[in-house]
Amino acid sequence: MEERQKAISVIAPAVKRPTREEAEAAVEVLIRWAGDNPEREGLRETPQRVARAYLDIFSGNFKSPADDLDATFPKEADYGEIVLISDIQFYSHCEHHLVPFFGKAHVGYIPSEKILGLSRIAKLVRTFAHRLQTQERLTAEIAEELQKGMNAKGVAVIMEAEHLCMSMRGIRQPGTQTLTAHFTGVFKDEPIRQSQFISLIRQNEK
Ligand SMILES: Nc1nc2c(ncn2[C@@H]2O[C@H](COP(=O)(O)OP(=O)(O)OP(=O)(O)O)[C@@H](O)[C@H]2O)c(=O)[nH]1
Ligand SMILES: [Zn+2]
Repeated sequence: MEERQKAISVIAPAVKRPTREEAEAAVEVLIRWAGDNPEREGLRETPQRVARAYLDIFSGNFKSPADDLDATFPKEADYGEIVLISDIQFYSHCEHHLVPFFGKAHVGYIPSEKILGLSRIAKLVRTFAHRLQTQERLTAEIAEELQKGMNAKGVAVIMEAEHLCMSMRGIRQPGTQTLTAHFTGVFKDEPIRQSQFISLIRQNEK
């Protein structure tokens, strides 16, 4: 099922969207560029499929990340420590080659006046991941949005991913992991907080 979405891109509202037919024609050109025949049986419906798949893969372009933070609750009594969601699987696409990079996100925050529905953190990761990205920007955007939306005391995000543009082409170095981190608030100001975050992730890995 095709995901319902707004017609206007959140990140590029001024850019005219092509029609679906134009998008399908572009896929057909790429098939020919790859040296194959778009008329052959197996490829005949591929342009339509790819145009449809793009609506899902890049659905984050049509979503406001702030909307993902819509389930909040008053903070429980004295809870003042970190809330960590580790091992959030994500799939994104590198903006240089339009091929996937994928891996795990570890997201922690220290609440101030309210706490966030846990699923909403994974939702936020998905919204930003389902855009053309660099891993660095993806990491920073998740952290900054969570910081802003929750007015958190601090946010810590670490992402580890394999980039297929490095594995299957170019340098052809499969299995490398790229690690990125972004810290705000107390995680930025107090190195001890960063260490706590990292040791909690390690503990979870055991
Ligand atoms: N910093 C950063 N670089 C990335 C990311 N994804 C891919 N790249 C790199 O972007 C660079 C693009 O380099 P270019 O020389 O413009 O393109 P290219 O000739 O295809 O380079 P190669 O990938 O090395 O074959 C490469 O070094 C990629 O590894 C990312 O998320 N962050
Ligand atoms: Zn790439």
